Amino acid sequence: MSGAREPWEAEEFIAALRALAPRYWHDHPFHLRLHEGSLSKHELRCWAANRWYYQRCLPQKDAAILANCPLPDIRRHWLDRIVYHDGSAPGEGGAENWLRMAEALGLTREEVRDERHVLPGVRFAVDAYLTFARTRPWVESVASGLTEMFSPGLMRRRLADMRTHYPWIAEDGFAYFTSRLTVIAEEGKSTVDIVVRHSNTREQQEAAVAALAFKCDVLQAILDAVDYHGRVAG
Ligand SMILES: O=C(O)c1cc(C(=O)O)c2c(n1)C(=O)C(=O)c1cc(C(=O)O)[nH]c1-2
Repeated sequence: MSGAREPWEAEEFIAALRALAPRYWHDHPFHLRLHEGSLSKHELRCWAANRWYYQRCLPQKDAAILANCPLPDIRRHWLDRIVYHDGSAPGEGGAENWLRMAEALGLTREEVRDERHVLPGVRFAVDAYLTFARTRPWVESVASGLTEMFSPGLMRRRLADMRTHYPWIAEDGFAYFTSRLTVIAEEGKSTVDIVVRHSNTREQQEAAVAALAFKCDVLQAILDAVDYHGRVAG
């Protein structure tokens, strides 16, 4: 009676991916505190310094996807992500904009770059994401990035709420989010297309859903560590 299970239709598959939205980090207690304006400067700095570790590992994660992908079309397309974060020259790109956010919060570049504030839980979570991308089939790693499907609304709200509740943050500090918002909607859509096109069996489709669930856990774990630290350190 056993036999291969039918793959989902594209719409069912996309619905299974979207059904993970409640596991996204939009309503993590730390994000709620960030949005309502109740974080101290110390907590905001801790958030920025720790998220730096995530930001700086993203190009390595994307490079791992490139390294594992045998398809030139995908590689050509994916390469843009590395350039987006690293910039095409020093002083440009997403990582640079994140450093500007950290500076606007009162950190020095040096203390962000040397990772002295990175908490063990954040390091473990981000390293797990990197290891996932290095060791799993490339399409699963692409699927793990689909958390971005859930992020534009959150990012828009974050920008508005931070401008309102933390008016001392200079506008230059928000460059990361303003520039990210212009690319993210398009990126999310083309990433779904890639995952749908290249997950052909039911097993591959389920592995893609599991990859996205894993990534939601990575993001939750990052904020758990930052939130806990803020609460115990005051
Ligand atoms: O601010 C956010 O809430 C948020 C979330 C995510 C995400 O959902 O993984 C990313 C980003 N920002 C982001 O800026 C970014 O460059 C990014 C890349 C990726 C990824 O997994 O490849 N996620 C995210």
